[in-house]
Amino acid sequence: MTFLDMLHSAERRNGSLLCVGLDPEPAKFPDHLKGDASRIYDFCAAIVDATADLVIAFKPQIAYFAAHRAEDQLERLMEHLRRNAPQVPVILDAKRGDIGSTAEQYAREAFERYGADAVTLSPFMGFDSIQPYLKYEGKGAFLLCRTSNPGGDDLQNQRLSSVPGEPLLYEHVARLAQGPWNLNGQLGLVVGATYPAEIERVRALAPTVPLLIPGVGAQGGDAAATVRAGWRADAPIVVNSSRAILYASSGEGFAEAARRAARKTRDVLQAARG
Ligand SMILES: O=C(O)c1cc(=O)[nH]c(=O)n1[C@@H]1O[C@H](COP(=O)(O)O)[C@@H](O)[C@H]1O
Repeated sequence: MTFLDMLHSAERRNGSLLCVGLDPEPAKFPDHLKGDASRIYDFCAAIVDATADLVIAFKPQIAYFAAHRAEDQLERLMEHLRRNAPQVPVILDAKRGDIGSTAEQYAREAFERYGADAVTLSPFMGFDSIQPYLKYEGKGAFLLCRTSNPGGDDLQNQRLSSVPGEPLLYEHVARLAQGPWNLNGQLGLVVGATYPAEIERVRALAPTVPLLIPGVGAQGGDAAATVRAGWRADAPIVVNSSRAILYASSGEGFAEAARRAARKTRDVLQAARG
């Protein structure tokens, strides 16, 4: 089953466009786990178990594990996901981007070491930095396009006067991902929920690729506007929320609170599909 098939199937099975982002920060853990980096796996596994029937995908962010020397816990978490939520695709958020030979190692890390179904990548270094990931049949790769942060403007909103039609840089990335770079239908795009007008623009330029849309919840993106701008029946959108779900409560019932927060967001997203 390809990554795209998995997304479609999880969307149908769970009636959901919500992706729960796994960004474990021990300083924000509930009181009984607070500050204990050895409990990263336990914390994330509890969140996974509480929300697996409510999501289209999970997205572990690798920095939150690596910063605490917890890559072994990420490996265990990936095994846990495969065992307990095999129907839910996992996007490893690594935002890699490097020359081909190094990209081969990053691809191996994402798909062989961690067994991810998809990965996030920076397209800044060009197609040869993306190609090594596309050699993994059926795996997905989301290219940063119009990111959710204010600084995204610095480069992504610059006009490319050398390209016919003078698109903005993010528009050019969207066209490449829809067309010439998307050799085997493995590419998707990352667009911030904080910029619904740009989601709509990206959708117009890239009508069939899946969109990963972070920025609802803690970053204040409008969940309903996001769906109205990006959702198409035949091209999945994956709307990520991390902190607003992970840290919904600091008590022992954190996992149940995360479930309630996830359900609420999922329902808002579903209702906006119209
Ligand atoms: O690629 C991403 O996932 C990403 C792209 C982007 O434009 N903005 C963005 O916030 N992210 C990630 O999405 C998550 C957002 O987390 P919350 O703001 O806590 O919901 C983090 O893991 C970010 O690294």
